[in-house]
Amino acid sequence: MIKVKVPATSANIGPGFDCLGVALNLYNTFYFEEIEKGLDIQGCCEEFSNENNLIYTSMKKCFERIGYNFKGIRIIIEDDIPLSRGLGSSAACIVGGVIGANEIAGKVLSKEEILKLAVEIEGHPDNVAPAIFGGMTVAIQDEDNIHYSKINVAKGLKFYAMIPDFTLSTKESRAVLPKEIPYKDGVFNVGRVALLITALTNGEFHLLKTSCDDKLHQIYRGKLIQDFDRIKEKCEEFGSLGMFLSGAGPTLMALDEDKNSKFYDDIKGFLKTLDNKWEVKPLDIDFSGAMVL
Ligand SMILES: Nc1ncnc2c1ncn2[C@@H]1O[C@H](COP(=O)(O)OP(=O)(O)O)[C@@H](O)[C@H]1O
Ligand SMILES: N[C@@H](CCOP(=O)(O)O)C(=O)O
Repeated sequence: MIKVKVPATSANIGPGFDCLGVALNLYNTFYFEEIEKGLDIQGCCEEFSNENNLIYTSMKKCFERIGYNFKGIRIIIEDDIPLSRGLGSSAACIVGGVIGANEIAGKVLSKEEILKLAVEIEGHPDNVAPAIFGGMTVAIQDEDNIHYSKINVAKGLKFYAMIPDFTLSTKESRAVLPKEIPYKDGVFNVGRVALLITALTNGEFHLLKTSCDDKLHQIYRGKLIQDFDRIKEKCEEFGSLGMFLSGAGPTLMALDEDKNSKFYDDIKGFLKTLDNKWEVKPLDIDFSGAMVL
């Protein structure tokens, strides 16, 4: 059986809407096998145990691209990435499916071709690039190509994913975004995304709070997430370096220095007082990206 492990990803990182993302050490593992006929999916809920399963539809697109006629497919899923929480579960399924199919077909596609196909399926490159390559990445698409670059994040940063018990699909969360934004909001974000990247690479972590600010999506999406503002305030009060909406939400991501464990205890205690259940997961950057094991 072919085993593929794909990391979770946190996209946007504040102002980098649809272009910044980071791979984190939380994983989905997929096992693939070509069988005589049909589709056999194991390890996932009934809702996705059918021909519309995103892992399977992504495999089919890959087989189509390569021109490989498969007989049947078995997929076994071990998923630790929570679904529809803004931690890139869909990107992990797409990347896993495309890589799995490419392995079955004889490793025809290069990593760049895998990236291109996975972005075509996902619709934006910010989760897909770090899911494939690991680390933190900038990724953009023009008409024909995906251009990406890795950001060398200075050591010592910890990610705290605050994950609620409710879901918010990316589709729903994109639907509340405006069609147009004021010019000054564009300028606001350009400066912050540039500052964010230099602050991260230079280890100037005191600049993260300001550079995580954004006017393209968080102000619209924050309203969909109960207690968004209160949690943001508390993260600041407890001394986090910065906070942003992870992907399309509803997970919120706080940044802190990895030597400061007090933030974790403080925010965990506060989240317990809220109406919804929130789990806090301390995470680190995954530097490897998707792996065939
Ligand atoms: N383990 C899984 N098995 C099958 N499909 C999955 C799995 N995880 C995620 N998906 C697919 O990804 C979708 C969630 O994607 P999305 O709303 O973009 O949220 P996320 O922020 O988690 O990527 C699900 O509706 C489902 O189609
Ligand atoms: N740039 C996208 C990122 C979606 O990430 P996900 O992890 O929520 O799927 C967006 O903001 O819509």
